[in-house]
Amino acid sequence: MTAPRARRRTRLFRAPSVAVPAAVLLLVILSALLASALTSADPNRADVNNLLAGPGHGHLLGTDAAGRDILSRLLHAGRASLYGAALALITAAVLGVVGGLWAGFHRRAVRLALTWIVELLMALPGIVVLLAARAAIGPSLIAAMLVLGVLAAPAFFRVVAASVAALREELFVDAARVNGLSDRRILWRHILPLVRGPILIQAAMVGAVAISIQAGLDFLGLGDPTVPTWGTMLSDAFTTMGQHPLPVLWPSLMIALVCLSLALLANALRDEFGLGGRAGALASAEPSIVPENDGADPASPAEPAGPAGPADPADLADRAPAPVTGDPDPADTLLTIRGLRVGYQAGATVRDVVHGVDLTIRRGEIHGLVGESGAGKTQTAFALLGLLGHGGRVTGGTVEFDGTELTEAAEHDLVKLRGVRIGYIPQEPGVNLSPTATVGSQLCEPLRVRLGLSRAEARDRVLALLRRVGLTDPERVFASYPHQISGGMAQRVLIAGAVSCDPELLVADEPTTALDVTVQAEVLDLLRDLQAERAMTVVLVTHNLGVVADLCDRVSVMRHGRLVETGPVADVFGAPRAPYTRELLAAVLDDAPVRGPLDPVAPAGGRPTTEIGGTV
Ligand SMILES: Nc1ncnc2c1ncn2[C@@H]1O[C@H](COP(=O)(O)OP(=O)(O)OP(=O)(O)O)[C@@H](O)[C@H]1O
Repeated sequence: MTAPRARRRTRLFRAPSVAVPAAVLLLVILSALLASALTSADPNRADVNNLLAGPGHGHLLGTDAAGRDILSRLLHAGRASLYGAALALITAAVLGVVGGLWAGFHRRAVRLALTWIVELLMALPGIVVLLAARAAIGPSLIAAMLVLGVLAAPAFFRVVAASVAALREELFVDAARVNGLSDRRILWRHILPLVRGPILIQAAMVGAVAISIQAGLDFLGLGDPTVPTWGTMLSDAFTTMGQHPLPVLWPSLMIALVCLSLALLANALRDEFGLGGRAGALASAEPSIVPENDGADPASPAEPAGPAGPADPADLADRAPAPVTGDPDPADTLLTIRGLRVGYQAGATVRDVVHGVDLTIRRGEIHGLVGESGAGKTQTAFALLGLLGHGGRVTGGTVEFDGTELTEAAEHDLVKLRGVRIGYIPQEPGVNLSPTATVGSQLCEPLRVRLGLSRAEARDRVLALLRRVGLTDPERVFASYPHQISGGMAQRVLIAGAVSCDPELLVADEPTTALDVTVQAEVLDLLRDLQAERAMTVVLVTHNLGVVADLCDRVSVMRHGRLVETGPVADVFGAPRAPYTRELLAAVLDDAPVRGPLDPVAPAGGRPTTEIGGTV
């Protein structure tokens, strides 16, 4: 267990609202488990000479109507009662949580099918089903509690499915996919920890309900009469309650104590975790260990609008054909996109957002994909990564990566490529790291799963990578949670993760947008260095023509989901052929000069960085 997690757990159990009910529950469980050691009396031995005796006379709590020792029966009955409730709880939790994770994470068909089953279960009158099961199977505690568990599973299912459906679209889930992790692993390692709060709350409530229902069934005489439970004790005592009320008190007290403790625990856990899933988990996290302004984004320039437009900007893209200039030798080509179309379901129709893009990416080049907001740059990148958002799909064209056609590849084939041969650096560093795991464990995971490195090897490699991406205290970053590092540090962590398996192709989607200007320049320098030393091919999605001029070998200009112009940066920026490219460049010149030769600017105590030119 990591130190922050251990601290958080200690803090949780120090709160009286958690500590008191937890201690009561523990006492009840221990007294049931140690019943034979705590009392020597046989719980089933009837003493006909000592019926309904009061407390004392060798029987601390007296005897019942059959002369049996009440204390011994109470403690032994706790075993069966708690065991029965635990059985129902575990059955409900396993069915509900697994079903909820599956339904929440997967698409419509699975969700609909599971939701239908759950609604059917909820529509059944529970008590009638339990009575029917009793009639069919007989007085079996195990059978009754298993049936109760199935009936209670929807309580877990609904909470988990709703939380997971909200988390499924989080960017850190996409990032985990790009790192090549399977759905099962993402669910288990990155999503389940975020819904454990609601699961614990639900478990406390279902536990209380299970104890009550089980006692109720036994009280009605529907349980196994040979097994002492608090319900059967209540039933026995009820007949003589008028003259001897004490025997009713003890089992009632135990049931009330357990139910009350569980209910209080559920309330306390609700306060601690909140029901907001990720938000709750983040809100209760440890305070940041870096100053708030360290590398975060307060000064980040707002996303600029498109260029001061021409009188009729509607179809400049259409006026210029999308030329594919100078196709290289196929052996030099790593990625070939032909006629790519991407569409999103909009009601009964599919609305295309990328309209037949052709793109050729050569081995070892840095290729800029530039264009105004909404041009389709990210959708093109996501299409090649197989990461289109909900409702999105490739509606036409091909994407061939080193001879493999990606648009028709099965998910398990894409999983083999992503993270290992194709790396991805996302736009917003903060939300692309899972909030529940340390940086180190997130970076080690793909190395262990995909490359089969041992724990120690993965750790050494990650620490070396963290050092390589310029983090001065890699050990500390390794042990930190994402909320404990700054935005700039998080982006370096993501870059380290993206190159950790030595990918041939790196897709960087606005890797500096969320960072302040100084950090932007450092991150771009880092990208340039990494590309050079690893001979990686990089597709750099950006608004920023200055970044393209600085980093890229070739550039493709997009607008309205179409390719406007493509070619070497010097040609496209030096003698743009498409009117739209000319307007983009003119817009930059209007606002801020596209930079000329780059003057190194040395930040305080850092390596030289460069100024970034205008954006589109
Ligand atoms: N999940 C979605 N559902 C429907 N349409 C979408 C979805 N995501 C993106 N789009 C649409 O796709 C088009 C292209 O979006 P894309 O994100 O590729 O733009 P972009 O060029 O990357 O812009 P930006 O730089 O602002 O991210 C936009 O019109 C956008 O509205």
